[in-house]
Amino acid sequence: MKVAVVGGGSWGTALSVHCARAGHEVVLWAREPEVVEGVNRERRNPLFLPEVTLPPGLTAEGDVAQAVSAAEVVFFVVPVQFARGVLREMKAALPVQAVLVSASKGIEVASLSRMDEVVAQELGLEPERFVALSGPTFAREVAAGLPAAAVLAGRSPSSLRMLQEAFSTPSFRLYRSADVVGVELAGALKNVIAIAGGMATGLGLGHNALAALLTRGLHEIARLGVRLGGQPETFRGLAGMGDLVLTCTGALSRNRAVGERLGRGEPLEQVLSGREVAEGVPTARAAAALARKNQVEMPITFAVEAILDQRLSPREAVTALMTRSLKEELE
Ligand SMILES: NC(=O)c1ccc[n+]([C@@H]2O[C@H](COP(=O)([O-])OP(=O)(O)OC[C@H]3O[C@@H](n4cnc5c(N)ncnc54)[C@H](O)[C@@H]3O)[C@@H](O)[C@H]2O)c1
Ligand SMILES: O=P(O)(O)OC[C@H](O)CO
Repeated sequence: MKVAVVGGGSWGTALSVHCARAGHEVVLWAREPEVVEGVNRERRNPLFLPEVTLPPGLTAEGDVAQAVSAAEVVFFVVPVQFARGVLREMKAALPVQAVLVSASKGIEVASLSRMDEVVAQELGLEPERFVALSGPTFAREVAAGLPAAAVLAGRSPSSLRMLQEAFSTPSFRLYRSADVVGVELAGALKNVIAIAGGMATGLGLGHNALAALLTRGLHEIARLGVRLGGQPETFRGLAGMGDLVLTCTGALSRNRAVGERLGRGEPLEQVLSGREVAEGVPTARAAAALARKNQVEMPITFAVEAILDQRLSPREAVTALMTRSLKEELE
């Protein structure tokens, strides 16, 4: 198939490698001219996953409209806060039959929208042409061809089956789901809990605290997710528990790393000064706003928001969380 991958960061690069290895013809759009040049001339992305040699069947393009103009499938992998602008640039060139697979994990702060909502607002696609891809997938491991599983969520069973068959390989196993809302929210909200998990590690709170945080984090993710229309089972699946475990405990997580550095006492500006994106930072604010709007209790998310807003220190947040009023576990 003709595939466009929009977004030349780590995940866009890894997905391009995966798609090319699966036998598809891939055009990768990258915003940085040095990435386009490096991919086309040296078969590597100099900024993101520079250690990976890119397979044949993959070229890069600096004009997003040109990149998507012949695509049957577009993987959209732009960080959520920048997504709207890129969607506008590619809108006119997107072929009418193309399916858009969003692989970004976050909530837009300005509108409190999920990616399926942002795409609908900007492109006006029929719902069957939108699919979300989520799950425990560190880009570096996927690019290395290590085994991974993820979920495709969409409203058209035929599109889901087509994508599942075209993009599953012996090292990348795709499942189907009809729960777009649940899969999108699970993937976005786990990034916030991963920041908290990293903080617990940075503060040296031990394994018990991390396990408690992860469990209670999943509980509050599901509470908001179900209130907004997600299916409860989705939060126990690959996009929910699977990705939460990976991101809270895996050394490759950028969100976890942000939390760990804050927990160790590094200043926020220094922690956020790198090139890579930690979606949990803006999404903490969006998730907390959505929770307040829908009167959903999300104490860990509220604590992460307060720390990022510098209203609370990580140590004060631990005390605040541990001394809340006592509850039923399943409340
Ligand atoms: N890296 C992973 O392992 C992984 C896995 C699954 C999902 N994701 C998701 O994929 C999405 C992309 O993350 P990534 O890891 O590929 O990014 P990255 O952190 O590796 O790279 C940052 C990306 O942001 C882009 N960017 C920066 N400023 C921009 C702007 N003003 N306008 C448009 N783009 C801009 C850069 O060009 C680059 O592509 C995120 O939503 C992330 O949560 C990442
Ligand atoms: O590195 P992170 O924290 O953005 O996590 C990457 C992926 O979402 C893991 O599935």
